[in-house]
Amino acid sequence: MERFRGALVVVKYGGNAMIDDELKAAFAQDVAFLRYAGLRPVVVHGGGPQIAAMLDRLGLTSEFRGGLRVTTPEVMDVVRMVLTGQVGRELVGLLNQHGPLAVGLSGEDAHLFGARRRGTVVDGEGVDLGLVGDVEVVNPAAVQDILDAGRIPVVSTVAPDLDVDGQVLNVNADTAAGALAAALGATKLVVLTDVEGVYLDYPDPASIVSRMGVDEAAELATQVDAGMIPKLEACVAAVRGGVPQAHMIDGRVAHSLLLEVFTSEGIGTMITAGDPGDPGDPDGTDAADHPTEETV
Ligand SMILES: Nc1ncnc2c1ncn2[C@@H]1O[C@H](COP(=O)(O)OP(=O)(O)O)[C@@H](O)[C@H]1O
Ligand SMILES: CC(=O)N[C@@H](CCC(=O)OP(=O)(O)O)C(=O)O
Repeated sequence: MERFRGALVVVKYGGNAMIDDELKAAFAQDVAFLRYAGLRPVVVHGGGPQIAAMLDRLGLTSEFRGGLRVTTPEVMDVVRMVLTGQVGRELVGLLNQHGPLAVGLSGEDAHLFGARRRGTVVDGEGVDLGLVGDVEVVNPAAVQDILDAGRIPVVSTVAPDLDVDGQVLNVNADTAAGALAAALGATKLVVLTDVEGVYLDYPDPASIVSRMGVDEAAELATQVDAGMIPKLEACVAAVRGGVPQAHMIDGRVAHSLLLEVFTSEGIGTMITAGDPGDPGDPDGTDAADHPTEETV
């Protein structure tokens, strides 16, 4: 345990790994355990399925283009309400069953995130995604304050528009988590998802990768299907931003987070700055792949 003391771990939780009640409770237990074990976990959450369910209840629809939700002002209201007011609150509640640990905040709080609108290209054509942005500025001071108080920040990824006062933008939670991990100088980023890890040739089980270099991950991000693109991009941005390790792990497996952090083999796919097998860990299984003392 001494080895992990103080390690700052950003955990992206969301999507389909987040809809089962038992898995949610196990996730909260794991994050609380990390805190009690002396690490400094930060949770960044999504909530795509919950947004979809609420839109459905309200008789609204939205479409995805290039893996991003086309966001009208009406849809933006629902995104903000669901992410910050529902999903974030629920996670904070689950974590606080283990003690007075979690404090929720959104990208709107204390200038945490600043975003700019983005479009995307689908089949060679530019698509207007509406109120969708990319995080361009991260001011992690508010998250740091919560960590310094010994608590667990739980971040929802709604972000103020840097160009239009009072406007908020819908940002993909994976990419926001990658940007936050880099800004915080995290020891590692762990992205929970609904597959075992990254496949070179999805869904061929033989093609799952346990470790890859950041350049290979960036290249793969241009070839995979929509959902995996922002996850790989987030890991690449984090590693290129100085985070030593980014991991993609299976959120459908109860306690996968603890398996990743505390077992020497880890699970899922690990992305690092070096090429696979490089440097100083030829077999890729050394326990030193896992968090060492935090230097902050
Ligand atoms: N190369 C790949 N490796 C792993 N998963 C992939 C790959 N290409 C596409 N996918 C798909 O990406 C999905 C994960 O993205 P998504 O469903 O958006 O995740 P989440 O719901 O966890 O946010 C997987 O369920 C899988 O269907
Ligand atoms: C722009 C965009 O697509 N935003 C996402 C934000 C939530 C998210 O990313 O949730 P998951 O992590 O659960 O997928 C959305 O509206 O669904």
